[in-house]
Amino acid sequence: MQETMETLAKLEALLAERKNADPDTSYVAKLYAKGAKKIAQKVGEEAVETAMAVASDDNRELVKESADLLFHLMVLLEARGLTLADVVAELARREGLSGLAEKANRPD
Ligand SMILES: N=c1c2ncn([C@@H]3O[C@H](COP(=O)(O)OP(=O)(O)OP(=O)(O)O)[C@@H](O)[C@H]3O)c2ncn1[C@@H]1O[C@H](COP(=O)(O)O)[C@@H](O)[C@H]1O
Repeated sequence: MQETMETLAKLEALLAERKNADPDTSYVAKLYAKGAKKIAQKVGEEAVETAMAVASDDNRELVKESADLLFHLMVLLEARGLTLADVVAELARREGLSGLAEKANRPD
């Protein structure tokens, strides 16, 4: 788990650095130069490829396509000045909400 978080943090730092890179030498800088709407389109394509990988019944392919999807989603978030921490904070908020909902459904 810690290794997962470290890898994501390193990638996020690299994506932030690439905001100042030359689009001719960096794929990520090229994506930033195209703008958030184009990056979002790429996220959509990768999401479709991820879904299609399920049909192939090949988990290795599913992992590869999921990596492409997560990577492009992180680039999109960075392009909009957001981070994975913002997304995780939303998930944590929902967990809090479901905790409240469970309490509300519990008879006293
Ligand atoms: N994790 C990735 C990563 N995953 C996927 N990709 C690229 O995402 C693209 C995947 O899109 P496709 O499969 O559709 O391939 P494509 O047809 O070439 O893409 P398009 O021309 O359609 O955009 C490929 O070009 C991959 O090389 C990535 N490119 C970069 N990274 C990371 O980002 C870092 C910075 O990259 P640069 O900005 O290139 O230095 C790298 O060190 C890596 O850690």
